Amino acid sequence: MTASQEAHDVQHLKSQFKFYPDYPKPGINFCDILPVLRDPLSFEMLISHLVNHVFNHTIPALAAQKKGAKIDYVVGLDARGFLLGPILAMRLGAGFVPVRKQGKLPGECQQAIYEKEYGQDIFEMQTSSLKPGSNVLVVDDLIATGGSAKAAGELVKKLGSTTVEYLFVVAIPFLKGTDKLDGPSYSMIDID
Ligand SMILES: O=P(O)(O)OC[C@H]1O[C@H](OP(=O)(O)OP(=O)(O)O)[C@H](O)[C@@H]1O
Ligand SMILES: Nc1ncnc2[nH]cnc12
Repeated sequence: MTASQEAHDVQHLKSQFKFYPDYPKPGINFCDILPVLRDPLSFEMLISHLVNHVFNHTIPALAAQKKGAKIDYVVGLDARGFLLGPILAMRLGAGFVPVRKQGKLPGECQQAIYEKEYGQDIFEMQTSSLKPGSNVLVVDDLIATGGSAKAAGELVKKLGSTTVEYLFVVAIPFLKGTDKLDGPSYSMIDID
């Protein structure tokens, strides 16, 4: 795909986002990506863009460090990361594993407490959900302050695996969320 086709796709997807000022709290300009999923061609465009990024950039960078290395799991964040993670995992030939908010997963879990743009929360992963030593992509719809993604990365580490890259559809750069992360990140679209 050429750079101008990519720019066209990004513009097309961005035009479908809807913004809700002062939701869920005053001062937050909530970015809703759900309209993209209502249109199958747009959703395909979104998923293909992320898959191409992983095949053209993430996996070659990983393979340069260790020959034959691959993505073992896509870890998706509760709740909108669940809309992207499984389909991305299937296209990459990887497993999907959810990070859930506290009290939703059965069996032994690991926990991470975190602050996000509009409050505090607790994330959990099932202790046995990742084979130790795995390569993981953490995926979410959006990174704001980075609290959620950082907590997910901490959980991956607690389970003995490595976050190879953090992937987002949208980033809000002025909140400097990626500064909190312990690894590289990629976002398709920046908003203010
Ligand atoms: O970078 P941060 O400041 O941590 O914010 C980003 C997180 O906030 C939103 O989720 P939210 O916590 O609203 O949960 P939801 O997907 O269940 O609505 C979004 O989907 C990210 O997960
Ligand atoms: N501005 C925002 N829009 C959508 N989800 C968010 N999560 C944190 N900040 C957000």
